[in-house]
Amino acid sequence: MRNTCILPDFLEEISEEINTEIENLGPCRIENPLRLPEVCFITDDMRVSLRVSEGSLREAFKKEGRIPSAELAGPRPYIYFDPAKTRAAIVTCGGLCPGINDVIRSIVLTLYHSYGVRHIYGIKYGLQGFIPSYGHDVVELTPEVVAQIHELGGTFLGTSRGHQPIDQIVDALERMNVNILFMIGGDGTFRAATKIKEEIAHRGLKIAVVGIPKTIDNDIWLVSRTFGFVTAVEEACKAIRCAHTEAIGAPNGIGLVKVMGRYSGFIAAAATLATKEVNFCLIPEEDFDLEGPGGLLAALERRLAERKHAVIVVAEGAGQKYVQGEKPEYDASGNLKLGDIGIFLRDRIKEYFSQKGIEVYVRYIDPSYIIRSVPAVVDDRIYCGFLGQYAVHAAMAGKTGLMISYLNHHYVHIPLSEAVKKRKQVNVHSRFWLSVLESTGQRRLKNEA
Ligand SMILES: Nc1ncnc2c1ncn2[C@@H]1O[C@H](COP(=O)(O)OP(=O)(O)OP(=O)(O)O)[C@@H](O)[C@H]1O
Ligand SMILES: O=P(O)(O)OC[C@H]1O[C@](O)(CO)[C@@H](O)[C@@H]1O
Ligand SMILES: [Mg+2]
Repeated sequence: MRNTCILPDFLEEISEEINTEIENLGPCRIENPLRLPEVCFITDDMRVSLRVSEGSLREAFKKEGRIPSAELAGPRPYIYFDPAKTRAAIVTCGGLCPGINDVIRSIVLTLYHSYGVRHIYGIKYGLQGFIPSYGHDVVELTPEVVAQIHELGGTFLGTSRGHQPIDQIVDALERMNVNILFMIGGDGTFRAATKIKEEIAHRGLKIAVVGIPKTIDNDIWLVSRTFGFVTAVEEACKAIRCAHTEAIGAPNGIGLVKVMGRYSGFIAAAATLATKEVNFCLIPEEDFDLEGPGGLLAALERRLAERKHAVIVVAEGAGQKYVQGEKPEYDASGNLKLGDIGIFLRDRIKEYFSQKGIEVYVRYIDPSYIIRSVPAVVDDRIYCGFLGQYAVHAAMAGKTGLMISYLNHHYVHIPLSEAVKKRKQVNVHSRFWLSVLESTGQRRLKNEA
């Protein structure tokens, strides 16, 4: 366990071996049209260490004979694509996330104004937009078209879930003469992107595929924090504050809030730290018992006896052992459909206290899509602007199969193939999670503990 504060850098020390080699479509021979002093350009030998602590750096050096590092993102002095002939496309996939429009806008403005690219296509409704049978139009993106989109939540281009034939996607790229594809999405999008990149290589085409990591769950491996996460936490905090108000407004009031977070409880944990009103925070990464002296219900009863009110925050992926159906069901993208832990807890809590003859007032709030459909807050807006700019710099330099990541306090290039190898989750032995436990006062909710 490291004794450092990891907010807002949610990625613990990386101990895995990571291939950080970025593929280039070819040598860069065109002078970058950005009029920058030489020192502002980045070269591929400028790298950021993947290890942060001295011990870990030493250990890596001993094991691998070098310090693992990633390419620094930023404008290269020479570029691969001729801006006058370049055609770029942007697609957004998966669930909504605050800030998607800011990223789209930033990509369009950087392509157009910084590089002079005049053909930018917006692909409608995720991967569906590439498939002719869906009949979705392609949108021409210009600075005028995207001028105000950052004021809106959601995605200006629309999104979708569900696999689409990779060969048809690449056919569409060929038909449109696209040279650069920007894919804004999460782990699923990056799996699709990796396959698209492979099909492009198989056909011998020179098309760059650049990913921008998007998910409110903040669960993308090798990214310290994803855009939209802070906004989602802000919104979750509003629901938690309301739950607290309701809880203190009645004797034995219980405010119960469910927030998104399929496999990673970062939103629940961060909102708990931010609001200071939460007594029990339940996340997918930490198993909990409900019944028995060490379980949630007994702990809740003790809390009510002491303080007459309680607030519980539960991430949607927590406690799935209580709510999973016999036969697993999946969404169109192959993501497991979760059982509803919020409703289950609400009903079981009511039943438990009613059986004991204790009157309680349970107020259940599920802010659901509200936390992800709002426009981005300031911090995310600034972040999204950088992500869009760095994505364009990487693509114009002919780099492919990478995502732009904010990692160890720098923007870097990470191969998509590495990013999809793992999911980032809350480390329950980290200072971050222990701080959540300290701030709620909850003990590990296990009978054997
Ligand atoms: N292994 C895969 N091969 C090809 N396409 C995939 C694969 N996994 C996911 N996709 C496609 O990528 C798109 C986005 O995937 P998904 O719906 O899982 O969202 P995501 O990118 O993970 O974002 P979110 O954070 O919202 O989950 C979907 O159209 C999905 O069908
Ligand atoms: O209902 P939808 O739009 O498929 O997405 C819901 C999921 O998307 C996310 O927002 C991001 O993966 C999860 O937190 C949530 O479970
Ligand atoms: Mg996903």
